[in-house]
Amino acid sequence: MQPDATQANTEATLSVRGLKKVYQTDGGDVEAVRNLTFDLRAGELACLVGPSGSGKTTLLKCISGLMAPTEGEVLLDGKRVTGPPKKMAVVFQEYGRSLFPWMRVRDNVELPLKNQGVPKGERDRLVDNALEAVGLSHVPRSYPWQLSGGMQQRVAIARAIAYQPEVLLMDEPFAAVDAQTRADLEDLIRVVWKKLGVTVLFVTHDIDESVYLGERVIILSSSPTVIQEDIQIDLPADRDQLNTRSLPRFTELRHHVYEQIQLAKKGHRPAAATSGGAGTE
Ligand SMILES: Nc1ncnc2c1ncn2[C@@H]1O[C@H](COP(=O)(O)OP(=O)(O)OP(=O)(O)O)[C@@H](O)[C@H]1O
Repeated sequence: MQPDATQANTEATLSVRGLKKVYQTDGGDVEAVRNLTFDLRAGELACLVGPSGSGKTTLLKCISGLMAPTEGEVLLDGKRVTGPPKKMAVVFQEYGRSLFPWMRVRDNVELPLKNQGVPKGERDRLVDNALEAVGLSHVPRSYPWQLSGGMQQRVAIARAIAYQPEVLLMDEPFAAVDAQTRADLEDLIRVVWKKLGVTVLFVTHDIDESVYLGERVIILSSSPTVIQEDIQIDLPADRDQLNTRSLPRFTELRHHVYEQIQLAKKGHRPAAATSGGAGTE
């Protein structure tokens, strides 16, 4: 059952209630998202997958307060989001555009803390810790354009975690890096997530990535979007690229998610959307 959109879950860190987004264009209204309701508990790592154009980016923009929904609401710790909340950080796919090329790595990571008025000593400590967490302690004085794509994305991740967000939103952050770097960054996210206890919502096109990374996978239908399925990923918490991906359960889960996305692409709507973690069998 889809939970009542009017009932906020008081235990959730992030609540999306009856979210609808209609874009007004010269060609008429585009209903990108029809009705989305789900909650993320504190410290959860959930992946969001869905067909192209199903409204993943639209949803993240509404959650991060960059865009107002047409109907419904987003609650962070029970408070309605009406603009970018302090407790949230976003990492986008296009690291090249999100880092300032004229600023050194360290200054890029430090900037949001400066803007927030964090004192210098505390800023230095947070930046040092974040650079160490992403394995970039050795390049603080480099400029972003002197680094590889994967390293630049690490800088963007360091900037987000230095900010100590309660919720970290990631919009296809690894889509533009090579496969080997991507695998390393996936593992980095799991390490950082466990270490910091941050709540993560990770948007990806990649089904294997969603199953490997997530404790939970939320599958969106095709547009106008509702939740197609919301499943718990019951893989061992300690994951590694070789062993986890070789598990029979990994294969079962990825088949299941793949099938659901194929159904969504064909316009199949869920009979009764689940929320908060249904099994797959
Ligand atoms: N600014 C906009 N104005 C009008 N329509 C828009 C706008 N942004 C997105 N849309 C439409 O809303 C729908 C959802 O788009 P969105 O980019 O959120 O989907 P997505 O799932 O992130 O797509 P992809 O997986 O291809 O990145 C699409 O039909 C898109 O054309």
